[in-house]
Amino acid sequence: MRIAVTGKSGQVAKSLQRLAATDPELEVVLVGRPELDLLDPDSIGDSLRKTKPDIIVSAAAYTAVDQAEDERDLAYAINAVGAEIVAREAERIGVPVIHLSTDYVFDGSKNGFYVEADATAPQSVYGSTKLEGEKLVASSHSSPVIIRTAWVYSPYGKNFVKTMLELARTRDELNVVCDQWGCPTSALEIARALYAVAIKIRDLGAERVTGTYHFAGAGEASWQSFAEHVFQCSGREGGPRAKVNAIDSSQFPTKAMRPQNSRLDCVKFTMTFQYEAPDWRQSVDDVVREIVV
Ligand SMILES: NC(=O)C1=CN([C@@H]2O[C@H](COP(=O)(O)OP(=O)(O)OC[C@H]3O[C@@H](n4cnc5c(N)ncnc54)[C@H](OP(=O)(O)O)[C@@H]3O)[C@@H](O)[C@H]2O)C=CC1
Ligand SMILES: Cc1cn([C@H]2C[C@H](O)[C@@H](COP(=O)(O)OP(=O)(O)O[C@H]3O[C@@H](C)C(=O)[C@@H](O)[C@H]3O)O2)c(=O)[nH]c1=O
Ligand SMILES: [Mg+2]
Repeated sequence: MRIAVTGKSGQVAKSLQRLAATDPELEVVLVGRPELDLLDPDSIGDSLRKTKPDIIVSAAAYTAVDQAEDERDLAYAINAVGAEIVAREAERIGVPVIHLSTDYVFDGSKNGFYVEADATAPQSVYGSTKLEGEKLVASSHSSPVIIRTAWVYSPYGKNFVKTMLELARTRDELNVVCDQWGCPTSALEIARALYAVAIKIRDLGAERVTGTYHFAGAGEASWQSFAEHVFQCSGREGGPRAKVNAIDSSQFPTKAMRPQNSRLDCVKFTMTFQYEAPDWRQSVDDVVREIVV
């Protein structure tokens, strides 16, 4: 099976490429800039058609959450319009599309894990452009699969785990917010999950599984408990560690508002695709070990 993935250096793109290297049945082609630029509609159709994929994973996005507050138009052009064109081109060439979205589509006011049918109300520009992307993808493809994930980290790209380890190289103590709750998710797990979806689509047809799903690491964490676990593991492996001080988000002002609770209920995904992520701590251990050794 050949999967075309949008974006080249992205965490999910890199993780899918790595998965393909371990599986002779799976070929992953990363399609990104300059051949595919989400800001250049012509480049999208041309490059995807040339790749002749069995399935397209739409993973490229504008992901700088705070910066997006100052670059609304750019974020919208990439996350909404760019995503729409990828889905429309997939439809035109008759190929299924799996589109990635985010927990930041929710406002965080629910007392519990969010299910797919819960009302969305993004609090940030990033979240609202991703939500627009979901809607445009759903209206430009006949049977898209939209997967919301959360708090993604990996050995690749920029992410919270790498930021924490980097800061701990020069600081003994870090202040990290303890009043925002979510589900840390390894991009390596997302890659496995996407492959499970692709196989199900191949076997049953996309029409049978089209819809929106949540997929994330099992359990729940605050950014503070996430950071603490990162340092526990890093310390064990001889990597950098820091003392983590719990603070409220009011003590850590950021441009963008983040949900207080964006824990995702992943039961629908597990039931449909027979795949489930392990407890988030287990996946963090694997990634931290890889980063620090
Ligand atoms: N990171 C996270 O915590 C979360 C991410 N998601 C979603 O999951 C998906 C994958 O995220 P992740 O792998 O972390 O993303 P990254 O931030 O690691 O990578 C973003 C990718 O998007 C590409 N990209 C950005 N702008 C353009 C453009 N104009 N044209 C073409 N490609 C572009 C980048 O390209 P280039 O390689 O050229 O730099 C890069 O490959 C995204 O849809 C994101 O919204 C959902 C929840 C959490
Ligand atoms: C660096 C740092 C951050 N924080 C806080 C700020 C914020 O509330 C939280 C996380 O900050 P970050 O900027 O690393 O993470 P953020 O960019 O908000 O991560 C999000 O990215 C997008 C793409 C998504 O889709 C989301 O699921 C989510 O993963 O940690 C601290 O409290 N102390 C610190 O030293
Ligand atoms: Mg960030």
